[in-house]
Amino acid sequence: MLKLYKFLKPYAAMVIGAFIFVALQSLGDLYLPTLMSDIINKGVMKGDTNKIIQIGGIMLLVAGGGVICSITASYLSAYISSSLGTILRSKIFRRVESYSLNEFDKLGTATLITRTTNDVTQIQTVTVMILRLMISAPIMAVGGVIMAFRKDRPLTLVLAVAVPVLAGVVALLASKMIPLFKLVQVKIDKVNLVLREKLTGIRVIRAFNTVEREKKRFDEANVDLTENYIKVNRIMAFMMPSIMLIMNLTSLAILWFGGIRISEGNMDLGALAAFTQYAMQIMFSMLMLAMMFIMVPRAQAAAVRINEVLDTEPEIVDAEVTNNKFEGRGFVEFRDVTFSYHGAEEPALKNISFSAKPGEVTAIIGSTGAGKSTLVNLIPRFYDVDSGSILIDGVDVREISQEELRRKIGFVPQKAILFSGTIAENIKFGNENATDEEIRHAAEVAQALEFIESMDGGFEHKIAQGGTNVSGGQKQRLSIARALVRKPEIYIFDDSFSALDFKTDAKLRTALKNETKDATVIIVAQRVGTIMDADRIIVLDEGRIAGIGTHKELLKNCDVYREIVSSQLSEEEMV
Ligand SMILES: Nc1ncnc2c1ncn2[C@@H]1O[C@H](COP(=O)(O)OP(=O)(O)OP(=O)(O)O)[C@@H](O)[C@H]1O
Repeated sequence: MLKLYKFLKPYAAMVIGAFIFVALQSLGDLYLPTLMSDIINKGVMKGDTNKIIQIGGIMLLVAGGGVICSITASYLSAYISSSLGTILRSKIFRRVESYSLNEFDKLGTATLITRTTNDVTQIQTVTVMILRLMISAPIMAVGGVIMAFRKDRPLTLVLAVAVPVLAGVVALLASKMIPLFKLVQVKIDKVNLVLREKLTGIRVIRAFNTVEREKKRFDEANVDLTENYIKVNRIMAFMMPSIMLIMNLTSLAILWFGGIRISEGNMDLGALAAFTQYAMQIMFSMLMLAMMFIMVPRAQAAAVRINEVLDTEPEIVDAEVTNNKFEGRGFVEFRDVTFSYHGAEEPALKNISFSAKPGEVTAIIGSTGAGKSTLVNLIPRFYDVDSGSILIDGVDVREISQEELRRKIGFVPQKAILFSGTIAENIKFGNENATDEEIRHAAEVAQALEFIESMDGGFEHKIAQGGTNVSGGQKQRLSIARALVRKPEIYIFDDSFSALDFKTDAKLRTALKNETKDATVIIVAQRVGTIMDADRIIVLDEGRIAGIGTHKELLKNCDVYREIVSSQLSEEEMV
């Protein structure tokens, strides 16, 4: 957790300020019982009203000062902890943004969400607690003992018994609570995971009538979390009454033995009243310390999880010296590329070599799982190759800065993703400087203009979160428009025409031809019809290249291609 507190450096003055105000408030609180004792001894017992008013006035001033210190300290600690929360959330977000897909695969989205929200809140809560208690609890405990000792030494024997008993009970209960608290985060992760899957997969869940099964899965995670909380609360429920019992017994013992000492003439009434208050202050501050010791390990667990995110170095980073200034129009070349996913036994791609030239369409076809998406994901460096190299205009992609590399690419992913916002904003996502005219033109080429114009508000029509208010084909066309508006050197269409009907597919490809005539176009497709007239077709089979050539060439000399073609086209359509 200390590591995270390093981020508080800019707030050092505020932290010191908070500590000073808390210390002042604690000193004031320690002084109050003594003043009260003076009121009793010097005012009430002697019937001296002036003294009562005089000391009462001082008491009011001390208490008022304490209130001001307390409010200031509260404000400062809330400000510091909220700022820490903001810093942590933004640091996590930045780090996660720099992750390659490998790190996402490894950590998982659900836990990243819990870590950015719940775990940071834990740290925030405990920080307020630490700022308030780290200074005040020891001052109150130690100061309380000194003051009590000064009021009456023999009576402190009562505390010598009560304090260790209280410490023992709290330590015992804390030892049971800490492991349970540490588990909470992991269980919240599980609830988030199930919930996230449930919400994103709601259509499938309904369609397959698995609502009940999913309910059970969610209930299990939920009940598991609830049981954990109940266990913690059961201990808490036991804790408070036992502590109150010890505190009340201590008061009783103090009054009992104090009474005896007063009747023997060894103590005065004021000292007894002050002693009782000091005893309560000591015990209360110990209780606060105990709470801190219980809460800190929970926040510690959260801190470890946050540090794990912050310390995970992205596997894909820019080279120290990047080469961004090179001539060319986006000539893509794969040289003997082999790639495996983490933990996979077999490489997803083996010895892939081919080139995709500007002004040409290079298509990639193959059965499902052949490695088509993997192949195109390597070009923008979503993953890095294990061996071999990928070059753009003769420069290895690992030597180009990621920003520059991706600026050259218009990527249309297999699963079209839209963001909440207007249609225009979604298209502009590809190029924030795009004019209205360019947005419209991109939509027109992507065969999206017609449906956009028929929508309420046209380009200003709002897309719902996750793009749920547009059809699959419409989503695909909008993500194609998003890539077009970028006017990149390299277009990558990863199975981006699959949701389009044949007529729209054909119209789109004709319009695209004109638009992308100078660019390097790489199209991944399942449908032979989509790629038949490509300049070059690469046939992938189980991660290897089974053939490269034009449609006609491959029909002649590539069995795998012939098989794919004959499964989709009739004899006449083949040629
Ligand atoms: N993130 C990942 N982690 C581990 N293995 C993966 C991952 N993504 C894909 N794979 C595996 O890599 C292989 C190639 O997958 P890829 O998605 O490239 O196939 P594809 O040819 O695009 O298939 P499809 O046409 O069905 O989209 C498959 O065996 C798949 O299981």
